[in-house]
Amino acid sequence: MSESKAINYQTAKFITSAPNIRKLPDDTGIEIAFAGRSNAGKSSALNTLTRQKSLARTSKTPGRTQLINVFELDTGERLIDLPGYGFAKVPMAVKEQWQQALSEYLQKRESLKGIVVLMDIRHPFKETDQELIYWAVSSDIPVLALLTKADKLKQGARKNIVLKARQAAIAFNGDVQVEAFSSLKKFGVDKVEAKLNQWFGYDADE
Ligand SMILES: Nc1nc2c(ncn2[C@@H]2O[C@H](COP(=O)(O)OP(=O)(O)OP(=O)(O)O)[C@@H](O)[C@H]2O)c(=O)[nH]1
Ligand SMILES: [Mg+2]
Repeated sequence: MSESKAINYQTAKFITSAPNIRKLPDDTGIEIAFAGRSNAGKSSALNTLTRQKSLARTSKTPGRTQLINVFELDTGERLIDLPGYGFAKVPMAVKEQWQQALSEYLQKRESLKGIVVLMDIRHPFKETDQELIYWAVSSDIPVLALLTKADKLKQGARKNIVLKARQAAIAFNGDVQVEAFSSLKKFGVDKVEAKLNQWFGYDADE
């Protein structure tokens, strides 16, 4: 039987912006990272999940911020906003630095218990998305793949893409769940909460 413990995402507070993993808070407890291409809708998803309008700021210059943003819930769990990738204007040296930081983060961060990979529903599983998911799977980190901006498609097309994406996800040969998501229309939020609750170790209601 589940205890009546509850997690309240509305209590998320900004803690710090870290330039590298050495500047992150102590590697204790549990954290979940949000990752995805620049403009995929990471900040919007975090704001939707936490019911806060501007907890995570929408970047005016996509791809420029290479900081790891850390948010903390009142119960101590952390939500991590990883830098967006795939922005064409980022110099190769910065890309390599980011990939280095990301793989280091995925491999070394003991408290990382799950990663939410956000991809625009109209073009999911781009190369870097796939690399990220492979890294996660090979590090035994479960993945929630969110197909964002799902409001951009009609229901039929959306269902088709979700089915196809679920088929494609089998190839990763790991714990990869695919869901449609929209910050605008607020759908998929229940799926995100359920998954995060599970990763954070809170029992779902029976
Ligand atoms: N239609 C629609 N637009 C969305 C949705 N989510 C985000 N957007 C829009 O997509 C753009 C990018 O959203 P952000 O949340 O800033 O994306 P991001 O992934 O944080 O981008 P970076 O910080 O640059 O990596 C903004 O103009 C949002 O308004 C959604 O669910 N539906
Ligand atoms: Mg953002």
